[in-house]
Amino acid sequence: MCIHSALLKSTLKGRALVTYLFTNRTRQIFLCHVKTFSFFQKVLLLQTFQETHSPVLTKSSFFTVKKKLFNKQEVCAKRPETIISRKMSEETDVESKDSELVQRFLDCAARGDVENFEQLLGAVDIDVKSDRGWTALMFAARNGHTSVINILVQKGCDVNCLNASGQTALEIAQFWNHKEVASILSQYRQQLEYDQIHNYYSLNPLYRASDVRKDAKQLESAKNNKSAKFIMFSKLQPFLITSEEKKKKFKFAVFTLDQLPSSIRETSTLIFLGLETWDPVSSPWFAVDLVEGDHSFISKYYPDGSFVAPFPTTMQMIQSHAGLFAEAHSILCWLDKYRFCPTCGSKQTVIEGGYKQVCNNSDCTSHKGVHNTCYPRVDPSLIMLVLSPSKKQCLLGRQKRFPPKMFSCLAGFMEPGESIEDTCRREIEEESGVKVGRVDYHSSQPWPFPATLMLGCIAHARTETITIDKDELEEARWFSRAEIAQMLAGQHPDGLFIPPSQAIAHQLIKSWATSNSANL
Ligand SMILES: NC(=O)C1=CN([C@@H]2O[C@H](COP(=O)(O)OP(=O)(O)OC[C@H]3O[C@@H](n4cnc5c(N)ncnc54)[C@H](O)[C@@H]3O)[C@@H](O)[C@H]2O)C=CC1
Ligand SMILES: [Mg+2]
Ligand SMILES: [Mg+2]
Ligand SMILES: [Mg+2]
Ligand SMILES: [Zn+2]
Repeated sequence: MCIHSALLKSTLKGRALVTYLFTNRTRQIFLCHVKTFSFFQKVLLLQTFQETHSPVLTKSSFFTVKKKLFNKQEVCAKRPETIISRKMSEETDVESKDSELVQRFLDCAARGDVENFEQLLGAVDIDVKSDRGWTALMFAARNGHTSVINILVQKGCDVNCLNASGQTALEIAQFWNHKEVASILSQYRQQLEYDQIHNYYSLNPLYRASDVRKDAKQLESAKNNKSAKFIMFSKLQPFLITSEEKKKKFKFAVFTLDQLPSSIRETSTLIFLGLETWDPVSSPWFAVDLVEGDHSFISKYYPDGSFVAPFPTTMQMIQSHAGLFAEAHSILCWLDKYRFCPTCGSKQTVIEGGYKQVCNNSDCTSHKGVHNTCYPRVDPSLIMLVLSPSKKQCLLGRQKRFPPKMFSCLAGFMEPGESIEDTCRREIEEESGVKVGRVDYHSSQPWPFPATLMLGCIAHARTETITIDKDELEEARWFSRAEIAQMLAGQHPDGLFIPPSQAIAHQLIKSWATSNSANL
């Protein structure tokens, strides 16, 4: 229900009321402890919400709205004291009405009373819980009411909620043998998993099958599997062709076993990328690190392809192949940079399809215990969209190496012994002087240049004053939501812009700019 229609609806009813407003996405109740609003007063309230870009008020921001309402009323020569009377007795009144509504809502779900249930849907939080932590979804699942279940999942209820005994609605349906409900809930959970944010470079279609690469025999037979697929690299550059389906995109030229000369298989390092399905006999994929020599077989099959500098060309690949590139390129960069044992400096041997290197010196201490030097590196780093204390602005900065006029999120590498939150707060303060409180995780992105893992967060600033670290940033400033909208649309008056959609920075900025600030 949008704010406008909620207000209008309550106005038409024309009675003393406690107005509840909802956002579509979070279903958070919000509210105003306000009685007897005239239409005029409601319009003022609506304007206030629009100004704050937030249809959801917390208790603390309620007082800000209250203040604004009083001010506006004064201008309009109304009696402010009649507008809001928020006495303790009223609050208790509101609370008891709330719990009565919740009780009716959960009862309707348990009884499968669709008609009354639908009427109450807008009036309470869809995921509201009983004393034992049961949601409407759980009650409906307990009694096998598929119609209530369908309504709830379509309205975006939380299917992963746990009750006080640690059960989900799906487990309850399975326990009571309501097969149809269980089937809807399990499909919906899969759908939700699929709907998670997948940033570019993160969609790798293969099953990594670590058991295959750890077993020398299985690995050897995978290399000789007739359905094996091979993609080519030379000096860390991928061999790409243009995609027939998506003309402006690139993809790997994929070679079959019979197209690959046996000499290449003997002399080159083959990185085992994974299997096409969980089935151990399904097609294995390999990245071939070509050594200097005769590569004429490549142009024989793909005369239009070429070896390309990875950045920025791989930003324009079909998504599934971008995932393959991320895996292969990070491993190849590691093998390229770690040719000698980091512990004793001896030569190393590549095993496990490129996923491990062992020192050739049998006396080396790296043979005892667990040594992370034997395995490929992944360097976690934080990238964060910092929101101003009012949540109306976000902080973006420019590194000197950025293209002119591009602004992006602040970012920084994690240091040993730090948590995600620690890194986030430290990097922001180091680079911009802004102090951060709460940190929320958003999504992640492998950044295979060479092996960074970007952990995307939304950071909530406690201060606004910016003092930039000139070594790291050229400029940093707060941007309003309106300015971000212009940048996203490529219509900023000064030509400022943000990174393209393939960068997680873009997704962080866009998710704030296009969502309700109250959800953040
Ligand atoms: N997608 C995007 O919009 C953006 C992505 N980034 C990426 O975020 C990552 C971290 O951001 P920065 O601001 O560069 O980090 P940063 O703020 O920590 O500063 C970079 C410095 O960190 C040090 N450092 C510590 N550990 C390092 C490691 N494992 N590898 C390389 N340098 C290390 C180096 O001295 C380097 O000069 C980089 O991979 C960068 O490419 C950065 C900004 C925007
Ligand atoms: Mg830094
Ligand atoms: Mg930085
Ligand atoms: Mg740093
Ligand atoms: Zn060694």
